[in-house]
Formats: sequence, C-alpha cells, structure tokens
Amino acid sequence: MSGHGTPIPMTARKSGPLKGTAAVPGDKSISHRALIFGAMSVGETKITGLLEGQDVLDTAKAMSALGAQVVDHGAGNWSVHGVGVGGFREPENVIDCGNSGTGVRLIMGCVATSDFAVTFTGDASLNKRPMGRVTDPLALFGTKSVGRSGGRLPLTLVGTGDPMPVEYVTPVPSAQVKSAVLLAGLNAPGKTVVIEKEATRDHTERMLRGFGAEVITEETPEGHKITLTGRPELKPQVVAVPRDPSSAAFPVCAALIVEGSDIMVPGVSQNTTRNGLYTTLVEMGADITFENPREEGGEPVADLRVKYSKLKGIEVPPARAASMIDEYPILSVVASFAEGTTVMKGVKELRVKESDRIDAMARGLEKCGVEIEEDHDTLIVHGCGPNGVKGGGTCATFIDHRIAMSFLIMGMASQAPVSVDDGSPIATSFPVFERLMGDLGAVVERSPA
Ligand SMILES: O=C(O)C1=C[C@@H](OP(=O)(O)O)[C@@H](O)[C@H](O)C1
Ligand SMILES: C=C(OP(=O)(O)O)C(=O)O
Repeated sequence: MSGHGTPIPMTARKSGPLKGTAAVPGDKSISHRALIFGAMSVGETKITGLLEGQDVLDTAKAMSALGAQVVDHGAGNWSVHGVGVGGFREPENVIDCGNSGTGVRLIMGCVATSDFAVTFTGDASLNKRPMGRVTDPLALFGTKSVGRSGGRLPLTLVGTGDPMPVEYVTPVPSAQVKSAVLLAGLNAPGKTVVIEKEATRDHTERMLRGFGAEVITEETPEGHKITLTGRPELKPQVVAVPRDPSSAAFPVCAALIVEGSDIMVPGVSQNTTRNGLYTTLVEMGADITFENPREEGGEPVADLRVKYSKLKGIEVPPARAASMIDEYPILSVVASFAEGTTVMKGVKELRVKESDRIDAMARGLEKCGVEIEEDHDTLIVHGCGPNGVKGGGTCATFIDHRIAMSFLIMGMASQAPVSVDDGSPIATSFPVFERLMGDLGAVVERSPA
C-alpha cells in the first residue's frame, strides 16, 4: 500500500479582494484517458497540457509498467508510444494507483481482457473504496478477481484472453464504471454495450472516437446507451488537454465569496456532462459571464469572468448530480455564505469518494459555525447570509484533496481563519493550488503542526 506523504497542516485567512487570472491546470479525467488511450494505440500520441498531479503521474507509471513508452518532455508535454489494443504485457510488480479511483478503475478495465494477472493497490483512502462496481461487470467478460473483504484493494485481477462481449446496465451513475467496461470491451470481439440511466461525463466516448474506435451513443427507453465495436486499431493522436472545470471551481467559488473580487478563469469546460456547478451558481445569483465560447481539445469551453456576488440558497436538482459530482464540497462552502438554505439531494455517491464527503463537509462546516442537516443521500446547508461565516475550525480532510481545498477557500472569506489538518492530498489534482490562489491575493499558508 502506498502512503500519502507527511501531513501538511494549512490555514487560510480572510483575504483582500481576489484579482487577476486563474489559469488552472489540465483536466484530470482527460489526462488519465490521454495516457491510457495513447498506450492502447499503435504509434506515438503527443499530449500537451497534461495535469501533472499525482493521480495522473501514477497512471503514467502504470502505462509504462504495462509496456507503453511514456516520456515526460517537461511543462505538461508528454508522449506515449503505445502497444495497441491487446498489446499490454504482464507487469513485473504491483500497480499502485495512489489516491486515484479513476486511475485504478480505468486501468482494471484496460487489462481485464488480457491474458495475465495484475495486482492493484493504493493509499489508505483508495484501499477503502468499493471496487465491486467494476469487478462485477468485468466478470461478465470472463475476468476473475480476488480482493479484500467488500472487494476492496489490494486486489488481483486475472484477465481473460478469451473474452465475451458484454451488455451492462450500470447500477450507479459512474463514468468510471462505464469507462472500465468500455475499455475492457476494446479487446473483446463484437459489440460491448453500456446503458446508464443518467448520463455521466462522456470523455471516454468522445476520446475513443477521436482515437478511431466506433462508438455509438443513443437515447433509448432504458437510458443512455453506448455501443462500442471491439478490437479496433486505435490511431495515435495529438491531445491538447483543456483546463479542469473541477479545479476551476475553487478560484471561481473563492471569487464569489471574497468581497470585492473580480477574476478571470480562462478555458472552463461547458461540456454539459461537467458543468452542473456553473449552472447551479448562476441560479444562486452568481455574477459570472461566459466569454469567448469556443472549442479546445475537443471540448466546448468559455472564459469565465467572476465577480463577488450576494448569493441565495437553492434546491439543486438531483438529476444534475452526475454533472457536478466532484463539486458538492465546494458548493456546500458557497452555500454557507448564501442567504437561505441550499438543499443537495441524490448525492449518496459522495460517500464513496476519496472520503465520505457528506460526512467530511458536514463535520467541518459545523466546526466553522454553519448549521447543516444530512441523511444518507442528502446534505442541507443553512446559509449564514449577512451574518457571515464564523470560521475558526480545524477541519479533518481524510486524505481528500477536494475537502482540503474547500475548507481553505472557506477560510478566505470567514471571520476567523480556517485550518485543515492535512493539505498534502491537494497535489493529487491541483499541485499549483497554493501559488495560484496566492497570486490572486488569497492568504493561504502552511501552518505549524
Ligand atoms: O471518470 C472520471 O474521470 C471520473 C468520474 C467521477 O467518478 P465516478 O465515475 O465514480 O462518479 C469523478 O468523481 C472522478 O473525479 C473522475
Ligand atoms: C473523486 C475524485 O477522483 P477519483 O475518483 O479519481 O479518486 C475527485 O477527483 O474528486
């Protein structure tokens, strides 16, 4: 099992108006996939703007262990010399995916239909997360797995060299599950079909098409149906990774709650499977203008101008959850500064992320003087409105980058500073968070343990 490094306690204090441009790093979902699809292509894929967060670096290492040649050329420029669909070799060692659910679940998919075994592990957070949601559908191809109780890591997957094509209805809204099945289907004969009741992020479908696979998506009475034709020859691509809307959420939300702020956040995805937070913020009264709409790296993007805003609480439609699943922690911070109540229902998937995010946010918000209500599938935040958020808490982050960043953003607008016990996981998805927020005028610092 990998560790997650020495804890880094951090504190954020009430900050002056935030000003300037926040150019956030590359999209994490697309970065993982660029490396994986590059490794499954025949020839050299060139990637620019790759997110060099630990989650993605762990996927790069895994692709090397499986036989691809992965080269870091510096400044986000990478190349992957792929081995083709069905061309992976048995790794000599355990594959350690660190903190990354996306990494481990997608890589399980892409080795499931190869004729060898792979053992996977991760850090203390990843090793608690459910893997049955991926190993169950992979078993339909003929793949076997043995893990710890509850199907948790460390886990050995015994791939099959003689896979069956599969039709699978996903029982949870999860792009990771959908992607694992489609990746396994790449090396299966015939057509692999995934049906999801609620559409989840569609980067796998878009990018696989870009790499030359036949992927058909259609709306059916059963749900959103994706059909992949197996055993394509994937063709190497030049991938320009767009900026990550889930990382952009942090400076955007900081600017909304820190008085007098006015910032630009360029290149934020408007992909409807990812932009639920931005729709929600506008409904809450956020002053955000979407400038210069265009396409970047195959994704619709816009430059966001964001100004401090007086916000009101709203009820977030549960049907929007998949398109903003990683943004509920920072939304609950914004909701704390709003006037009125924000109701987030249909969010039980948050309980199986890097931490139980409903519990982690609820406990930290209470410590900072915010009144909340929760049940298994719901988080309700009673906004402090004109009274302001007291702050003053030291919040536990449970090896979860989004919990750490959310509470630090809260500290930038609270009456008293907000601390987190460990900001080290921020490096998994947003390694330049401290510098970027500091450059905007935020006061965030490493505090003595
Ligand atoms: O496919 C992906 O890249 C991701 C899917 C989401 O997870 P689920 O598919 O498990 O909801 C999301 O939370 C994660 O950060 C990235
Ligand atoms: C849930 C997340 O990532 P993963 O599932 O890849 O660990 C996230 O980044 O918020």
